[in-house]
Amino acid sequence: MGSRTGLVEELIERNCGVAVIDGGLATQLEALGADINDPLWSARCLISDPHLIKQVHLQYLEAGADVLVTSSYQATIPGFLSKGLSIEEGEWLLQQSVKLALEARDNFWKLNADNYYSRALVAASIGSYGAYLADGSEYSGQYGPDMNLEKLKEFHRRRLQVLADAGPDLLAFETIPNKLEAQALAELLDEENIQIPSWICFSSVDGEHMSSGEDFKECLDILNRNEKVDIVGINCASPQFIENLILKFKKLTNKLLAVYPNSGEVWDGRAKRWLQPECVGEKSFELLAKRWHECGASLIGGCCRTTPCTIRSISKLLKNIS
Ligand SMILES: C[S+](C)CC[C@H](N)C(=O)O
Ligand SMILES: N[C@@H](CCS)C(=O)O
Ligand SMILES: [Zn+2]
Repeated sequence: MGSRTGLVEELIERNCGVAVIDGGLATQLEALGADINDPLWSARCLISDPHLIKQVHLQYLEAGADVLVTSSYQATIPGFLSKGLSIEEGEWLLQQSVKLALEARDNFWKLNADNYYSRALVAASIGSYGAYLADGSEYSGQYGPDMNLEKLKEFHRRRLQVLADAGPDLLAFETIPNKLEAQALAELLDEENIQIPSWICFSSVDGEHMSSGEDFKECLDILNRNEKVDIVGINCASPQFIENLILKFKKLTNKLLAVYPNSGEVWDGRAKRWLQPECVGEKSFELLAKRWHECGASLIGGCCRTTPCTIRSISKLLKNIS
């Protein structure tokens, strides 16, 4: 081993072939009373309620998560500037997102370094450009006719540098909806010579294609040529889509696969609320997660509207804990 992904592979090996990612961070912040109805969404809590962020991380660790995803999904320097903060303050908040997760991990591990738990890894979340737009376009990939590769790279560059320098174990690009943004991220990892292992996870709204409607094949062909993208997968899509997408990805790439779907509810970007009908219960999420592991996913967790309960039940089942 000793490779870029050594830490992740060790974690997976030690845990019956799977690392459990945490569940919805924003969801749990709301459950603890945070108001995230804001263009910064959960990143608002970096300003107003950092203690709640740490509390949520601790709840997911206690539930058995092996990977914590930080609170930086919708934290961007332009987003903070539009709140009247300075560039320095914005960069400090980005660093804080990593620090809060590292502190939670270290505090928890000091008290719980036993056979039941593993020392968790911290993945710095980097949401898509669509997340920053705060209009739900991380589920459409429609960034308008003026968008291009260079603009996307410039949007992501500084945040990536700041987060990478803050010392996370992993970088987690989340809810990427189109091929252009995936290519921009892969090129940026090279240009910035990032040494931290990374995953790029995609949204999908039909269970077959990228959210933009593009094929995964061309996108994964690009990522397969890039050694700085270690893990690919799907997040914040319906759990009902995941098995099919894992089987598809298995044919298109040899990279490790991460899947952490949402509860099956659908985000209404205009009304800023979740629409209910397809919600999957804890029990069926857990049974589906077992299938995802059998089909070849190595990192499995939950995204929006999943909770510590979801993570507790999949962690027990996937790691054969009675
Ligand atoms: C993963 S979505 C539910 C995050 C929120 C979205 N970017 C918005 O601000 O509307
Ligand atoms: N990491 C984010 C995902 C948004 S799709 C969260 O859990 O809130
Ligand atoms: Zn989500």
